[in-house]
Amino acid sequence: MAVSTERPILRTKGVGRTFGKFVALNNISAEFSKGAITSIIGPNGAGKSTYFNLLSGALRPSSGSVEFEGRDVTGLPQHRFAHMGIAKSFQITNVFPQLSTRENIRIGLQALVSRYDMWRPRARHTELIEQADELLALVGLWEARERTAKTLAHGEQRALEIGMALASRPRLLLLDEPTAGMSPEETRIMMDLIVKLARERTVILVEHKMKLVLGISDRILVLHHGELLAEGTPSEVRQNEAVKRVYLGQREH
Ligand SMILES: Nc1ncnc2c1ncn2[C@@H]1O[C@H](COP(=O)(O)OP(=O)(O)OP(=O)(O)O)[C@@H](O)[C@H]1O
Repeated sequence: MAVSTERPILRTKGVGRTFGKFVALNNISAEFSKGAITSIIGPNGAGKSTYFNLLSGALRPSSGSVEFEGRDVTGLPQHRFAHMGIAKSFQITNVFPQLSTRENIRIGLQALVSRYDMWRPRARHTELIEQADELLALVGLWEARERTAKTLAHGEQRALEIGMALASRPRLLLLDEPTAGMSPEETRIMMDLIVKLARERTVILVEHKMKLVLGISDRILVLHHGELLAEGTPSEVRQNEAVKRVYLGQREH
């Protein structure tokens, strides 16, 4: 999907979050373009997860507001975010380990049907099966469809979680450290998947390894000590002196 110049799909205006007296996130204003891959990066403790949780509705901001498609969604309950077209993949997995990959995806779809479309006829069952198989292929798990989820490699499990998150056909997909704990090969496959998914939906991801996201992101936000340190295209961020200082000497990045 080409990056659009229309109004941003998501916007935060001066959002902040405190935990007791501790300021985890301070006054972050940012816009996320529709159709783009935007990465939120920063060293440990920078506030990435806190910001991510504000964007996904898992956490309420202490100040400021969040807008999705021009609508103020600040403080709405989590399930409303999902219903509006925002999905996130969880680091804490919601995969059923004893069931097959395919059954897991079907359950993800079924759960939505019973929640939102109970009035629809049972004939829709066939349609569901087709949708599940499309999702399996999309996330690269077609070959692994009959395997029980617990036998999947770590990278495949993460792909399955993303497949389940896609069941609700979100317009915005939020990914929290999608490559955490992955081998270099699994990481490459996940990065390719993210690029593929972004052709048809907006993707925002949190990552602490800067190098990983430079190649695939349209825009990058850099957080540090709860502040927005820098934002821009990958090359702007790479050349940013403040960013260089923060990442200097961190070998892995
Ligand atoms: N529920 C909480 N209660 C108290 N402090 C918190 C809570 N959640 C986060 N913090 C603090 O807020 C700061 C930012 O945390 P956050 O998890 O958002 O950072 P991060 O950039 O995601 O870090 P990492 O890369 O290590 O996951 C940290 O100092 C953290 O200890």
